[in-house]
Amino acid sequence: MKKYFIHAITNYVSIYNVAAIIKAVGAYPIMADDFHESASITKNADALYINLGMLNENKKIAMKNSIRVANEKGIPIVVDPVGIGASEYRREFFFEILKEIKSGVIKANLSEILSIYNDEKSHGVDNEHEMSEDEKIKTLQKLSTKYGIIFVMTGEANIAADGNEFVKVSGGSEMLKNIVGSGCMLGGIVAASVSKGLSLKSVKEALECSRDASLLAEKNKKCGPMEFLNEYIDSVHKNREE
Ligand SMILES: Nc1ncnc2c1ncn2[C@@H]1O[C@H](COP(=O)(O)OP(=O)(O)OP(=O)(O)O)[C@@H](O)[C@H]1O
Ligand SMILES: Cc1ncsc1CCO
Repeated sequence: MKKYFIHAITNYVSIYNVAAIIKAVGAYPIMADDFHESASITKNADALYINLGMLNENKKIAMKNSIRVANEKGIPIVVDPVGIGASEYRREFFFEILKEIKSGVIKANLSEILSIYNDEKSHGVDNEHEMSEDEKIKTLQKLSTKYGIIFVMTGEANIAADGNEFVKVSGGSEMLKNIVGSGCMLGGIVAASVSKGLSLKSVKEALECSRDASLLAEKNKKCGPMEFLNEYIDSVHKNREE
C-alpha cells in the first residue's frame, strides 16, 4: 500500500501533536525546518504543510525553498497563517508566499481570514461580528477565485470554498477550543487528506475526520484539556480502523 509522506514546517508548541495526528490518520509525518534540507525533504513528500506559528528567518528560507519544489513537482501545499493579524512580520511573509503557491489550501480562523481579506482594503469588511454565514462563504470564494487555491475558515462551523462551491462541517466538540494547537493539528489532517488528491471533497473529509474524532473523544469521558487532547488523537486513529 502506498505510504503518504507529509513534510511539515511548523511551530514548536504543537509540533509533536501535529506529527502524532498525521500518523493517527495513517500518513507519515516528516518534520524538517532547516533551510539546508527542506527542499530535499519536500521533493519526496506527498504534501507540504506550512504553519507560520513561531516563524523565524531560518524557517522563512526553508519554507520558500520547499514551496518552490512543491510547485515544481505538483505537490499540494497547506498553509496555516497562525497569528498574521497580530504580527506584521508574519503577515508580510504570508503575502509573499501566498502569491507563489500553485495548488493547495489556506486554513485559517476567522480573524486570520479577515486579515487576508482586508488587505485588499476596498471590500470594506471590517467587523468580524457582523459577518453572516453567507458573507463568510462569499469572502472565502472571492479569496479562492483571486488566488486559485482552496480557502478554509475554522470556528464553530468550518467552511471551505473554491471558486465555485463551498462545504460546511459543523458540530464538533467545543473542547477543541480548550486545547492548544487544535488549528495546527487540523492543518496536519488537511495536509494528510489532500496528499491523496487535492479537492474540496478531500478537505471536507479532513474536517469531518476532526469533527468525528472530537465527538468520540468527548463521549469517552468528561475530561480536562490534556486528556481530551490525547483522546482526540486516539479517536482519529480508532475511527481510521473502523
Ligand atoms: N465553538 C467551537 N465549537 C466547536 N469546535 C470549534 C469551536 N471553535 C473552534 N472549533 C474547532 O477548533 C479547531 C480549531 O479552530 P480555531 O478556529 O480555533 O483555529 P485556531 O484559532 O487556528 O486554533 P489554534 O490557534 O488553537 O491552533 C477547528 O477544528 C474548529 O472546528
Ligand atoms: C501558542 C502558540 N504560539 C505560537 S504557535 C502556537 C500554537 C497555537 O497556534
